[in-house]
Amino acid sequence: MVKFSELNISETTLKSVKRMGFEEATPIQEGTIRLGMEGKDIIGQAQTGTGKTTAFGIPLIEKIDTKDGNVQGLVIAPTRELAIQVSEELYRLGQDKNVRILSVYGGQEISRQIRALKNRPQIIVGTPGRLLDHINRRTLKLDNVNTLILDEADEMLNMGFIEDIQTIMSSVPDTRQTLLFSATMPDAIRRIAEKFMKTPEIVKIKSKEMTVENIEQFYVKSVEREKFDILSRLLNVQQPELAIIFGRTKRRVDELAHALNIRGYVAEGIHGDLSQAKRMSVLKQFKAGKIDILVATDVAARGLDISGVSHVYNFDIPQDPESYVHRIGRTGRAGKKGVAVTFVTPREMSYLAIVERTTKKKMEALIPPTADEAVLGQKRVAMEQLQEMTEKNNLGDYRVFAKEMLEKFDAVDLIAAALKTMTKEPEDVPVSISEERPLPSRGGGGYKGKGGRSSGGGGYKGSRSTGSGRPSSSRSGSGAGAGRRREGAASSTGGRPGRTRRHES
Ligand SMILES: Nc1ncnc2c1ncn2[C@@H]1O[C@H](COP(=O)(O)OP(=O)(O)OP(=O)(O)O)[C@@H](O)[C@H]1O
Ligand SMILES: [Mg+2]
Repeated sequence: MVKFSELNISETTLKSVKRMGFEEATPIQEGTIRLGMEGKDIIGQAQTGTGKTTAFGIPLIEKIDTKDGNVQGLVIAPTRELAIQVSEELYRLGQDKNVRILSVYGGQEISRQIRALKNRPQIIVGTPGRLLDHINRRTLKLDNVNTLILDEADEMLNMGFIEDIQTIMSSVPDTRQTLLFSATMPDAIRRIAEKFMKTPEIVKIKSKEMTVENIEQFYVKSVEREKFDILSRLLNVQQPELAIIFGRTKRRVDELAHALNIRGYVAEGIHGDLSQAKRMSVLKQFKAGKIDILVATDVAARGLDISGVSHVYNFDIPQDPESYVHRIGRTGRAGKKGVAVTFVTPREMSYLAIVERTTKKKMEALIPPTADEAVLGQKRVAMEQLQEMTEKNNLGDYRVFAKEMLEKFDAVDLIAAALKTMTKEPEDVPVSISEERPLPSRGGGGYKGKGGRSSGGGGYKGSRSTGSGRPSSSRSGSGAGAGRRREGAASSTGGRPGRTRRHES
């Protein structure tokens, strides 16, 4: 790995990079920063969470002429949340150089954006629809743009934004440099992309698998109507720090979030039908750990970088392998460990094979915990909480009450009662979730596997952990690993167990 200081980056930008805490460049950064600064067009493909934003961000920031008040860089991103996230990272990269950055996206008052555009931003990060709107209103002038970046290019082209993107691109001078990035790059998309670019250099970080190796991948075979109970048991046993649960449809997301709340989890849904203000506030609370579980549709979570996401659950197996890669890539970022669990109904098993063929990675079968095991998990958590509280030893006058009670009751009975009060047995609470139709059955594949073909290193290296999920091979032993804490996840919460909080009911 090379250090950023060896990449010919200006002192000013280097200072910002250092402030962000980055020392060594990731492989995609090493591969694209130099080329990007030489002015080359680039198609960049690397696994999720390996720093693609900074990979295009540094060449972009380096190229901005701060004496020029025109828009010089344009970044197009598929969702509002991603546009905001990317603009924040660019802001940090350009902080010492004082680069002015503005994000524009739908759902935000356009008049406010028009006013902000008058402050002469040098980089605009926007979603296709809103960018077009500004171009048509002539409130955004792109005549001086010399760098165009497409983040999550495949998603935008998939979403049917091709025409919009073409229109936006034709508003940018032909002499521009074009950079295009994504974790997955299906061939069809790459061909379209190349049409827009000038003899692009393809920088693909070679790796054996399409997914980073620090994500442990499991699948659970389950009939539709049992999925939710299994999910809640898994949550109790695996104790995620933060979790994202993916559902196939917006209705599904709403129902899941609702059902999780009924069962006592702190969960919120996020999808395209929610107002921008609501989406932002949900994400903000999730980032701050005020919400433990985010339930999302595919699109809503594209590219999102939220530290602390220890588990991803695919409540419905995604229809195509690319979306699987992007979904589970919300965990295991920047070298951290993660766990991904995918539910598959018996009729959808062929999709599992398709995903595995594309990612070149086998998922391990996870035998779902039984209801008893899940409760056992909760009991262990309660025990750990009591223990921790005792060790902290700041119990003050609680000890007076304790002494009083000990005079009347047996010590074992008292502790047992305390544990019972703290343990919740979720399956007592019934929930209803509409049946989702399984994906159409397909005979032995037919999906044209794409990408991720070559072998070698790349991405972050992270050692494999075992024991956070529950592979079938380790059925026996310590109560099925119930309530055990993941080393990685627990450390950043100060070892607080039971991170998956529940409402006090
Ligand atoms: N050189 C680096 N050293 C340490 N951390 C880094 C480095 N570069 C980026 N990161 C961090 O890694 C995380 C993931 O980066 P980023 O969001 O750019 O990933 P990505 O490759 O775009 O992923 P995705 O495919 O999901 O969009 C971020 O939190 C970022 O701050
Ligand atoms: Mg990204």
